[in-house]
Amino acid sequence: MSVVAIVGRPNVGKSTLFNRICRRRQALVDDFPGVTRDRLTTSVEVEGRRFVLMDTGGFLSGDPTDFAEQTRRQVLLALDEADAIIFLADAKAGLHPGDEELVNILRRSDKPVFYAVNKVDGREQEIHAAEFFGLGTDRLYSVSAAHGYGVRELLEDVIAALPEEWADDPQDPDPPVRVSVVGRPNAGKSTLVNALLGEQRVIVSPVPGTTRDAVDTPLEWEGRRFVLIDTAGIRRKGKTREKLEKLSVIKALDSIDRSHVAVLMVDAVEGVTDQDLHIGGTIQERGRGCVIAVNKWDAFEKDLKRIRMFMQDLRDRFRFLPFAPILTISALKGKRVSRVLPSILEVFDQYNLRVNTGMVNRVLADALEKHEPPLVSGRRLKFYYATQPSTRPPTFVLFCNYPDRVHFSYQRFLTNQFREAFGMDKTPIRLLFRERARRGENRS
Ligand SMILES: Nc1nc2c(ncn2[C@@H]2O[C@H](COP(=O)(O)OP(=O)(O)OP(=O)(O)O)[C@@H](O)[C@H]2O)c(=O)[nH]1
Ligand SMILES: Nc1nc2c(ncn2[C@@H]2O[C@H](COP(=O)(O)OP(=O)(O)OP(=O)(O)O)[C@@H](O)[C@H]2O)c(=O)[nH]1
Repeated sequence: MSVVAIVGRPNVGKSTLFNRICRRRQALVDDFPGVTRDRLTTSVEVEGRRFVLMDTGGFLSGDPTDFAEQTRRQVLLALDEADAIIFLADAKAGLHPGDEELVNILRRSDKPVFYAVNKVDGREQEIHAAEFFGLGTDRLYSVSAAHGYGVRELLEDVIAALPEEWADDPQDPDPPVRVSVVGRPNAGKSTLVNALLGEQRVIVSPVPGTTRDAVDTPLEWEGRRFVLIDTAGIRRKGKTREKLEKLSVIKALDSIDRSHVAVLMVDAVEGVTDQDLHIGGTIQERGRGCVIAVNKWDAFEKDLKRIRMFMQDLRDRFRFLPFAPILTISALKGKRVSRVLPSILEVFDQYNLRVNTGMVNRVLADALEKHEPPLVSGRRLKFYYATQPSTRPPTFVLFCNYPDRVHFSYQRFLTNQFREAFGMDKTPIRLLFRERARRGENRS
């Protein structure tokens, strides 16, 4: 997901603009538990485009003579993290030497920057705004964040400058395997990505010129095509040392969304944390394939009893991802890194499976026979037939008389039967229950 940052001197109206953009739009990502507060970031949708909006203001503290330096740091940070930048100045206050300094920094960047003068909501301000032409920027937007004037026009241009969004072609029978590598800070994501790219038989394709592709890395292994999602984001170690924790969480969620298979990296030394479970929960929720890579295995004390306990605990805590293969690796030492791609492929091939309707119904009939559906309010739950309308992940529709009342445990039973019969033990699958179509209606 692209990031748009609003920068500018204190009091120019950054928060007001931020709120105006968020106000009418539904904020999609709220606070995550366990994530420290950093710059105000929120995911918004404007004109059908989803992006992360970042307000760099409101963090100045202490000595006002420090403001200039603090603002400068925020701008550098924004340049690091954002895909597009809105620079805001204040027409009421007029042109300030601080504005010029920031503009000079922004000019040196190759990211799209939109220069806007805020508080243009009176004749006097209009005249004031003219001063800003002295900054020599190509285009200057006049806006009033408080009243909304000019904001739409500004946003339209910002959105047009954002990198292309990715979408999987549902018709492509043989798409490259899209892989995200996610996990807590310091779990070893960039070490693993570097190790994978350095693998002898991995061919890293030359990166085509588009912005989006420069962020992801296409590669080939054993004649199969992969794309590592957001490799640039993983490998880039922020020039500015501060970490935008919330932003990295939003980005991780976005990478999961864009992938078929997520490699969830867990730090063996630290053990499983709530944040790991939170990320794992998202993978499950979004119906993505998953490989759990327990990293830093070299530093884990090799005591059989401890290993057994660790593994049991891991399985137990990730019990909502029963289909995820677990690998113990050392990204640093290269131990078992060569197992990662094959494991991803195994998951992906199952993730992609299609079963014909005859087979689905035979397996359903067997399951019903093995374990009769329970009664619902004294009446028999009846299943009529089933189909698999889609895949990635394999999704089955089961027609029955009480679709809303299929007990969770029976759903789980059917899920397990399907997994076993169709060889789908390593992929998430979805079962949807629908009322039987009436005669004459389209059954699919
Ligand atoms: N007249 C007018 N005032 C505005 C406009 N936008 C913001 N303001 C006012 O400007 C002041 C500062 O606005 P903020 O949004 O807090 O500014 P900021 O840039 O986020 O400030 P920091 O958090 O200190 O960096 C507030 O009093 C706003 O009401 C506008 O379009 N017109
Ligand atoms: N002992 C050991 N250390 C490792 C291993 N993999 C990574 N590390 C170390 O763990 C630290 C973090 O590794 P990174 O690859 O930067 O982790 P990351 O997940 O990309 O970190 P963030 O950028 O903070 O999200 C580094 O000091 C690595 O050298 C491993 O397999 N074993």
